[in-house]
Amino acid sequence: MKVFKFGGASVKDAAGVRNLAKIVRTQGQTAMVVISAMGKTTNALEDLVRAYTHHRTNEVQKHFGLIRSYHNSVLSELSGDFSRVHQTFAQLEAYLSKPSTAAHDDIYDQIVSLGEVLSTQIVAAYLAQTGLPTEWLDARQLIRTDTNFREGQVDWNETNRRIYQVVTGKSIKVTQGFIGQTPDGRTTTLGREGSDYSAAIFAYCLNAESVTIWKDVPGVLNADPKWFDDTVLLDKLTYQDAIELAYYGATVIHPKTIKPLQNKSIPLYVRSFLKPDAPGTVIGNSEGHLQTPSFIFKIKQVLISLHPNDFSFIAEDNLSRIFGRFAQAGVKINLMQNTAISFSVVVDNNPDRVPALLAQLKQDFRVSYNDGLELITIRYYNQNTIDRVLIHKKLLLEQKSRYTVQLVVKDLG
Ligand SMILES: Nc1ncnc2c1ncn2[C@@H]1O[C@H](COP(=O)(O)OP(=O)(O)O)[C@@H](O)[C@H]1O
Ligand SMILES: N[C@@H](CC(=O)OP(=O)(O)O)C(=O)O
Repeated sequence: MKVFKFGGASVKDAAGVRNLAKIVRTQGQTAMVVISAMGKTTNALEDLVRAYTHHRTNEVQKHFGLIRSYHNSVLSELSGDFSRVHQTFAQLEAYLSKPSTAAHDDIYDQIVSLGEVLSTQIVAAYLAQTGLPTEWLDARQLIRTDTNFREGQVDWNETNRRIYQVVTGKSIKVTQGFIGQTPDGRTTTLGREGSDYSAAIFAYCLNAESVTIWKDVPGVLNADPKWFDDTVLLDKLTYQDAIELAYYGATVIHPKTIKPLQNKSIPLYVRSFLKPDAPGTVIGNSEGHLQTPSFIFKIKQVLISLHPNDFSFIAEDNLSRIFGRFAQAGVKINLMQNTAISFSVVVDNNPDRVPALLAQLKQDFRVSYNDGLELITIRYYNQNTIDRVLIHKKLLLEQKSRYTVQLVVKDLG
């Protein structure tokens, strides 16, 4: 069986849904099709969660109305039996009409997960209407996670058992990316942009022949075309290179996607849903490493430097306290560096998490920070590539390993 994954951009409107159906009909008649929420629905659902948890009734109605009318406008251009979609909206409306005593992240997952439920209900109904034998599967019944809401950790044994039992037969299976369920039946999400990872989970458990993620780019490029003009398509990548690029922030693939596939030597294709006949990129067990330098840009970075108040060194006890604080605050470290008496980290400047973290750190350390920075990573760098990215930038911190250089810079405008 092949696994196909379609992201939000590919199903943002009725034309996208028709295009998906065409790709499945021509290339994936026995595929498991994993789909994300349509367009920017996950962001819209996050707005809805904010309004609901702040008890702003008018805003709840406004956001709910916008999400429903967006989906209805897609439906109005397609034919099919969309009764399930209407039921999902009715369930969401009922949930929103009552206050909840659950924790914030639990509420978040119950609401935000519905973006994927809706998109798959629409696509499955449409595919069935076009005459393709289609089965809608509920990923919440298949992917078992712990209770770490918003970043559910997969229970591989139980997930494997369920997928193996349920996913059988020759019909096209349509299911959701990004979502799972706790042992006591609460919905969880797997972390933003987690649908690529879902596709890898299904592929691993099904011993799939391949995974194809259909994107709005020709494949994996040596830089994000949103930032770079002269990008080059990387037609072949090793699992190791793909893991490294995704880990450092090449958002074209979710970093958790590669490892399960590598474990079973399942090839991962990254192809364009706009040009479905083009070969794109294949990630697998190929020989040798990349020859082309690759560039990864992260903006809105903050450099935090910590100095112990008690003149102690940055050693095991201080480090374990620091890492504990970061883990507790849910802030991921993009780069770290230490000297004897200071520890510096670079993180995404997330306004929901970083201020609370800084307040915590200030209890034990003198804290200084510098925001509005960029983190540039070059894999397979040379001096020319470094010089090229440093034009009009002030370099604040540099870290080199054999293949990778990371540069923390301030744009000089
Ligand atoms: N190295 C890269 N190669 C190709 N695309 C990249 C790369 N780095 C970042 N991107 C970005 O990834 C985007 C596709 O990923 P994403 O928007 O998350 O897709 P989806 O919503 O389908 O999961 C592209 O539009 C591109 O801007
Ligand atoms: N819809 C979720 C999961 C996801 O992976 O979406 P996409 O495939 O469109 O990046 C999100 O936006 O985070």
